This record gives sequence, C-alpha cells and structure tokens, in this order.
Amino acid sequence: MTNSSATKPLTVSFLQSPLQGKIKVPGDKSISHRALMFAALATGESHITGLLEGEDVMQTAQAMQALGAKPQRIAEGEWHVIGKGIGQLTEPEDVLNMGNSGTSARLLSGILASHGFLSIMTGDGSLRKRPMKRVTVPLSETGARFETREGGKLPMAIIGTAKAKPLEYCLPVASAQVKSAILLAGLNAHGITCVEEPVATRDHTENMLSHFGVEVHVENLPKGGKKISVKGPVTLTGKDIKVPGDPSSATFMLVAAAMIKGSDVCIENVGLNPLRTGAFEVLKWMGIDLQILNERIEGGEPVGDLVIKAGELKAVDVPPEHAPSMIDEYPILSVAAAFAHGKTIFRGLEELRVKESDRFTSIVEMLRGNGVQVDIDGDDLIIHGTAGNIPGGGLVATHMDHRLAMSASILGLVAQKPVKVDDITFIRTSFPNYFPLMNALGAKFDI
Ligand SMILES: O=C(O)C1=C[C@@H](OP(=O)(O)O)[C@@H](O)[C@H](O)C1
Ligand SMILES: C=C(OP(=O)(O)O)C(=O)O
Repeated sequence: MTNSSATKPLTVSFLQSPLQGKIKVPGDKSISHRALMFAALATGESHITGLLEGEDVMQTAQAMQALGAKPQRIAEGEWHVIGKGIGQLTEPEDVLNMGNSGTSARLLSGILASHGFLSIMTGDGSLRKRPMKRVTVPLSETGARFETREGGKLPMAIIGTAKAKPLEYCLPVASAQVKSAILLAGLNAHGITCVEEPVATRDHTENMLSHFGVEVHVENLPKGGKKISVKGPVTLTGKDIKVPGDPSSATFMLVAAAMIKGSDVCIENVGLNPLRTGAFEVLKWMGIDLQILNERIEGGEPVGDLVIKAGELKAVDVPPEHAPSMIDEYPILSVAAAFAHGKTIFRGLEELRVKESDRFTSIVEMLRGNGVQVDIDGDDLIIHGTAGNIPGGGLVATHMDHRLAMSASILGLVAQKPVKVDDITFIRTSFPNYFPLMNALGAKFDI
C-alpha cells in the first residue's frame, strides 16, 4: 500500500461559506508511535485508546509485530498490545518497511541498536531520501553496526548488540527523533545514557517512559535546553495509554477557520503539550481569537478544546528558537502568512529541508506558484502577505508530503483562482479522515 504509485490529484476552488461546527481530530501521531513501541518493549499487556490509525503509525504496528510483540486492534483507535520485554524482541523474518515515516525509522533504529540481531529497514521514495546518519552515527557508539546506502540513506542493515554501551550525546540538531533513538537504545544498555539538547524538543518519549515506570532524570539547562538521562537496563510495565488529539492535525482546521470569513469552529480533546503548541501561540500573535477551554490532564498529557473564530490576520516575526514547538506546522502557517496583512518572517528553518519533502523549498514553490511573493534569506523565509487576496491558479507539487498536500488544499479554499494539488494520497499517513472532517465543517472538497 505504501509504495502504491496511484496518485490522486485535486482541484480546490474558493469557498464562499464559513466553516462551522465541532469536531475531534485523530490521535497524536508522535504519541501513537511511542505507545505501540513502548507497549511492545513492556512486560505484560497494554491497552491504548485514541490511537491514530494513519499509515505511518500502522507501519510502526507492523514492525513491532514483525519483532515479536502482539499489537491487536480491538475497535477504532483501541488497541491491545502484548509486550515482549526489554531486550526480548526477536529477529524479523523480512525487511522492515517504515513507509513514509521518519519517526518509525529513527526511533526503531534506537531500539534495534541494543537488540542482538540483524534487521533490514527500508521506506518509501520519500523516506529513502531522508538522512539517517543523525541516528546511525551516535548509535554506532553503542557497538551496533549500521550499513546504509551512500550518504546514510535507507535501505540499511542494523546489526544490533545485546551488550550495548550507554551513550552520552549532545544533539547537534534540534530533533526529538534523534533524542528518542538514543534514549531507547539506552533502555537495554548497562549504565547511564545521557542526552543533552540545546533547545527543548517534544518530550513524549520522556513522559511516556515515566508512565511505563522508567526513572527518567530531566535537568533543565540555563539557556532553555535539557539534559535527559536513564539508567539501563530498565523494565517497562504494561499500561493503559490514552492518546490525545493531534495538535499538528488540528492546526489545519484552525488556520482554515481563521482565514474563512464568518467561521467559528471547535476542536475537542487536542493535545496541549507546551513543546507542541507553538503554532497556537503564533496564531494568537497574528491577532486571531483562539481560546482554549476545558483544560485538563489526560493520560499524563495536557489536553483541551480549541475554539477559533475567523479574523484579520497580521504578519509576525517568528524567532528560530520557536521552531521545535511548531516544526510540522510551517507549511500551513505559511498559508496563513500569505493571507495575512504585512510581511511575515519565519526564522531558522534548516530542519524543514529534511522532512517528507524539502519543505523549505516546497513551501516557496507552493506560494510563488500561486502568486505570493516569497523571499529567502539563508534559512529564513519571508512571506509577503496579500491581505486576503491570494491570486491562486497554480499547481502544487506535494512531493509525497502529507502536510504539503493539506496545506495546498486549504490554500485553494481562500485563493481567487482554483488551486490544483498534484497528489492528495499521502494525507492518509497522518490524517486519514482529513477530507470527511473538513467537509463536516462545510469545506465542500470535491473528492
Ligand atoms: O519525535 C517525533 O515524534 C517527531 C519529531 C519531529 O521530527 P524531528 O525529530 O526530525 O525534528 C517531527 O517533525 C516529527 O513529525 C515527529
Ligand atoms: C515530519 C513528519 O513526520 P516523520 O518525520 O515521522 O515522517 C511530519 O509528520 O510532519
């Protein structure tokens, strides 16, 4: 299914009517991956509700099954997992295909580094272009071996070790995937594994390890970074996990509602982990009436209901240190910036170049191809807002990137001439019911 070559284009025209109603977005993708992986590493049984059943997470489920754990679907979003225990996964009989999913590939590399068997990992055309050296270089220090294609690309062979050495590593890039890979390798190493991150990134790994009974030590550093350590080998005990709605998915609806006149939308049960909500802050800086109601803690993560009303958007200048808390939201926030009044600057976007597509370039092409002026200054993006008058009329190349496809579809709803999106199929990787939910709010996508 992942390597299916059947593309599905879509043409989107200006939407004359507002978006209204109350919806729930599917489960958080980052938390869903971790729930399946950690449940597989735990002893005993885990029960997961609200799991995202997008293709990326299903690749993780398949991989954990191929490694000997037993993930089983009970009902929509409800899964039961019989774990194997730390160090007890078993050699897969076939290649592990991680599809389009960087999180699956990188986190699993960490787990497999400290298991003493051979695995071969691959992915789809997008994932095979993405850099793996960021995990293979530090993980090699455990004693595991990684044989990659030229340039550190998938497919790769992983020869794990049951006698992994604990690592001490300072992240050269702000990446929760790299941080998590190292911590996961450390779960089955003898001694203290310590990761230092100069800028705080999403902490779902740390939170969920604690939830599974692992002692995780987190030290806040003076300049905003963190030092995280675990002493291996550890034991994880099967648990119940409640996955909150995905804030990254919710942002598509929020931006659409912010731009479309008269809109008034409520999204219930959205994850509000402060290391994920940078986009919500930016929408408020842009002048949008976004309220958070019913804030509560569920399954160890803060959640709440978001209520947004359309309004006038004004330009913002977003500093580089804000990037990790909204890294996946730049494509859709770029559409908001193009619609806004004034010149928006998004600073320090180097990490956007190594996502499902080179998102830095994809965003520039999407906007310029639809009549929006965009300037580039190193890793900064300067978007000249059109004050609600995006010309449109372009064809957006989505490059196997779900977030580009959703962003382009929303661009079409507010542009003067119809916008063509070359392929919407990859949306299934993170947000399988995106179009039905948007149409429930009144988007009238013709799919
Ligand atoms: O850890 C995670 O679940 C993720 C971390 C981020 O990637 P990086 O670690 O590459 O920044 C993000 O872009 C990705 O969608 C999910
Ligand atoms: C970057 C993303 O995911 P991944 O790295 O898991 O492919 C994303 O979902 O935007």
